[in-house]
Amino acid sequence: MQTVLVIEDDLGIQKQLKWSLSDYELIFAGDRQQAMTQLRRYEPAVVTLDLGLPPDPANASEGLACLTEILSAKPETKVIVITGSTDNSHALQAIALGAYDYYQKPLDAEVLNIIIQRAFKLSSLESENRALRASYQQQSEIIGNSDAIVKACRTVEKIAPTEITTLLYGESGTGKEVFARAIHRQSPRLNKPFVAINCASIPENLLESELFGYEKGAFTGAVKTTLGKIECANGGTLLLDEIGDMPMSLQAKMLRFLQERVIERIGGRHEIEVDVRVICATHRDLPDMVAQQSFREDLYYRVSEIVLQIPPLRQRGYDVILIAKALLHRFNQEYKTEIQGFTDCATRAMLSHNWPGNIRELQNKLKSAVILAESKFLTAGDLGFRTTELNQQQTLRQVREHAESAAIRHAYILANNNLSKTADVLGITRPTLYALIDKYRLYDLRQTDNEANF
Ligand SMILES: Nc1ncnc2c1ncn2[C@@H]1O[C@H](COP(=O)(O)OP(=O)(O)OP(=O)(O)O)[C@@H](O)[C@H]1O
Repeated sequence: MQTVLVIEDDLGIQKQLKWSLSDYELIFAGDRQQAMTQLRRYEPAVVTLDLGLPPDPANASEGLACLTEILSAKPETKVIVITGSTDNSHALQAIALGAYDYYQKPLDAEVLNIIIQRAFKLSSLESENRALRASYQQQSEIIGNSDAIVKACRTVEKIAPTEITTLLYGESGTGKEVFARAIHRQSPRLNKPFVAINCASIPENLLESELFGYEKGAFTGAVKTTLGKIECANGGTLLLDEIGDMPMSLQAKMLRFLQERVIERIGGRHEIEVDVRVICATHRDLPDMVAQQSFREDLYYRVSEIVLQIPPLRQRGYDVILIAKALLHRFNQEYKTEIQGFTDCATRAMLSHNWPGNIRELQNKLKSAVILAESKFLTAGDLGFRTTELNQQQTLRQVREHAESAAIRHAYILANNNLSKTADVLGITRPTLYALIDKYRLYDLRQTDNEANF
């Protein structure tokens, strides 16, 4: 039974309402304070509110104050105000404050029931809408608020509404496909298909038919006409993942499709127009491949109208912990576990790890840790970090070296990948920091130094 909160100080009217609204479970409140208590306790979707409440029953001031308080505590509540007077100025004031509807006494059970029924209908539609929006955000969410990721997300917002062909550059497991989906979802094509094909995982002789499709009888085994991924993406977005692995033999055909937006199925005799937005992704150095003549220069310029660098996880600072927490929540649900978080040592280990496999590596580590963990907080050992330094006696030199290199990585993250600032954070000079980087072979820090890249 749906619950309605009735805010009414007149016991006679309360009784009358009980009879009139017998399809609902009614909760009563006689003044503003009781109303707020009941609202918090029962969280009703619909409230009826008599504007003439004590201590000012002859006027609407207390009723209007109650309305404001309800809507600031639970803005989604549908409040139907009930006025005694024939003057509807108070009712209009209430609507201006956000009341859903108003109703003038004397009571007509039929009319009031219809108003309440409509209020419930709207409330359930709105809550469905909120749930959909939340699940949509959850799916498309690119977790993180490091400078690097915020910058990349801003670029996504700018390019999504355009038709520009985008090239996503990033190491394996950085989330290139996640970014491609985010572009699609934020584009006008969001309700059309998103089709992804990985050019590296399909044998060369099959890739052409996977992409372009084929006519019946085009080759032995072609028993019926089959659409390729490009046609399947018609109206929507096509992600060509690992474009750097596309064989030379196919690159010319791909170029033609990108330039003219027409394709020909294998064995086909006519051109088919397609309306597809193309996003490409790769971890390879395409300009270098162009120089080596293993990737066509004209195709390179065609696919890289805009280039978006997806930062590796080690450059995202504290994001690693945010992503780890989100993944932990997901795996807890998936494996029905109740792990509550990470030990300090595990957090430090995650912050100082180099993450060569990026988010996919983090995912794998967490998944097995969640399944195998013995306690409510995941330890560095659970996450597969070597715990020799924790469990076995080390020499003082080993301990110092490990602590030094972890401290350098940590400071580098705090300093937003800037080596000058890292030196400041550590209280050492820049040349000393360089010497330590060489000593501990932390070469990736030099490559990704913010300052050096300017
Ligand atoms: N910001 C993020 N938050 C949570 N999970 C993420 C995030 N980015 C990526 N992932 C997850 O990490 C995994 C790897 O992402 P994805 O497949 O998009 O990477 P990729 O760069 O395309 O990898 P590859 O180059 O190997 O194809 C996926 O399971 C994805 O859901």
